[in-house]
Amino acid sequence: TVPRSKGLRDAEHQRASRIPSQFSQEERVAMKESLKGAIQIPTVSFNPGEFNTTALAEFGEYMHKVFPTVFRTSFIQHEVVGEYSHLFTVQGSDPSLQPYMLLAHIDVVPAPDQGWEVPPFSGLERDGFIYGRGTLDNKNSVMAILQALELLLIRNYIPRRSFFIALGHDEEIVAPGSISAGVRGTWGSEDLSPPPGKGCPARLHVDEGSFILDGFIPSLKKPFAMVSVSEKGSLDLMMEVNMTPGHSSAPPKETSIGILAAAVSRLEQTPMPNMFGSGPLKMTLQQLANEFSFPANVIFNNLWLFWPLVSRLMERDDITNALVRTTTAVTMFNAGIKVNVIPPVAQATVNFRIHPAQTVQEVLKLAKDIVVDDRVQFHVLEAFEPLPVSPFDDQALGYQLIRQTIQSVFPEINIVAPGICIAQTDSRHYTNLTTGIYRFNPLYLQPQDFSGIHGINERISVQAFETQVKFLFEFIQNADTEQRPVSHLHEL
Ligand SMILES: CCCCCCCC/C=C\CCCCCCCC(=O)N[C@@H](CCSC)C(=O)O
Ligand SMILES: [Zn+2]
Ligand SMILES: [Zn+2]
Repeated sequence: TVPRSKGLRDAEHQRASRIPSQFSQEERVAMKESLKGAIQIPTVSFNPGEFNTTALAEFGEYMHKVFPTVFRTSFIQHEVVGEYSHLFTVQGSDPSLQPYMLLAHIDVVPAPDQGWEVPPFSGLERDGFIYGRGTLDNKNSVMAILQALELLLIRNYIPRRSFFIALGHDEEIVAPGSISAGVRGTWGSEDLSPPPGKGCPARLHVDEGSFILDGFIPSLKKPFAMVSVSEKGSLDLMMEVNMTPGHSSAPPKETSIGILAAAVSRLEQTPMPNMFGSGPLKMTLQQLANEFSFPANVIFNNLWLFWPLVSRLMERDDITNALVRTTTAVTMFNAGIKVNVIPPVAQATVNFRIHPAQTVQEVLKLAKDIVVDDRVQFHVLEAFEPLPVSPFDDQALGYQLIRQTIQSVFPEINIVAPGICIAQTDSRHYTNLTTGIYRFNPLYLQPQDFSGIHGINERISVQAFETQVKFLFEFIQNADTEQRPVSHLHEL
């Protein structure tokens, strides 16, 4: 017989207090309409200090309207942080259990209309999909977290383990992270020892930053869940060339624009070194090895021999290339004042996403060695080192809770693997709060969907959003365990 593992709870306890994640048709319609309403509020953040404050304020009111039970429950404290971020403290019945945090962000990147099949802030539903900026990044999570909590509370749920919901309004800009600053402010200074009643520093975080990945690796036919246990670093580098302005009828051999354009071109044409094998990717692929068809399964089971081939193959695709190296993206170029004036200044901004095997300083030096032109000045606008790898062994509560919830909500997914987030998340502001930082959005993502994130036609299927609510509904209850989860049930 299958030994009855204590698992997260013994069966009796689970049956007595477990609330099934089944929603009425009315609740299902209401949750998708709530998401549409959230998308219609253009909470765009442009640059540091440049937000749509009217929309951010409107969103705060909107949350009160669509989640009334959350806001009137006595054991839930709501605080506005930094004017437009929101921190919910959900007080559990067992203060001995360390709390956890669920992170999401309200702000979205701008979305010019061109290229969109529907207006980017319409929230229109078409062919089973809800379209709009923020449907994947990251209003889906904001609404799914609060929706799951609302549905639990309506069903008289009382958590045992306290938890925090931190909804930031400035994730998409280079900022100190108002919500994390607010959390520090609420809980005390750098040591983050919270005042009485706030519970201990959080035990784990769950944020955006990975998905159930489907179709990202050729010859891997099955989708798999990748839980990002780290994230790449970033370096925003502004390069500048200054020259004496003058009449364009007698130009110098090179203008500031020409000098900078050549420097930028050298950077683009000289990729950073391929670091395959010196980050979490190799571990991800080893866990996936037996899911590949022949001969890929032989290759991935023998990376000691085939790693040069694999590292080259990974470079071919922009997304998998981002896993093996520090990426270089020239994202801004500003220069020139008038067609008949030699341009006094040219500026270009390069966004590097730093591989975990490199540091900010190493990338900066490599960039200077590639540009090799003293006329180009380097200005570091912002930099973050790659984040440490969070634990994902059998004893890592956060990772195992996510894994367990994936297995119950997505029974068709038989691989849950640790990985790295190629982008940045707000979780980088919380590294001194916990080592258990995990990034996972319980959604299927295909390469064409990824192009919608910060791109055009960002969309989420109605079904996927409903399943995301279900995941959080289950996760919050699973987190109530007082025991470490058993990550592997004994097979017959
Ligand atoms: C081995 C398997 C293949 C792995 C494929 C990975 C596919 C991509 C998966 C996840 C990417 C995460 C994207 C969502 C999160 C984006 C968050 C974001 O936009 N952050 C901003 C923060 C700006 S801070 C100034 C960012 O620009 O990174
Ligand atoms: Zn984003
Ligand atoms: Zn995001």
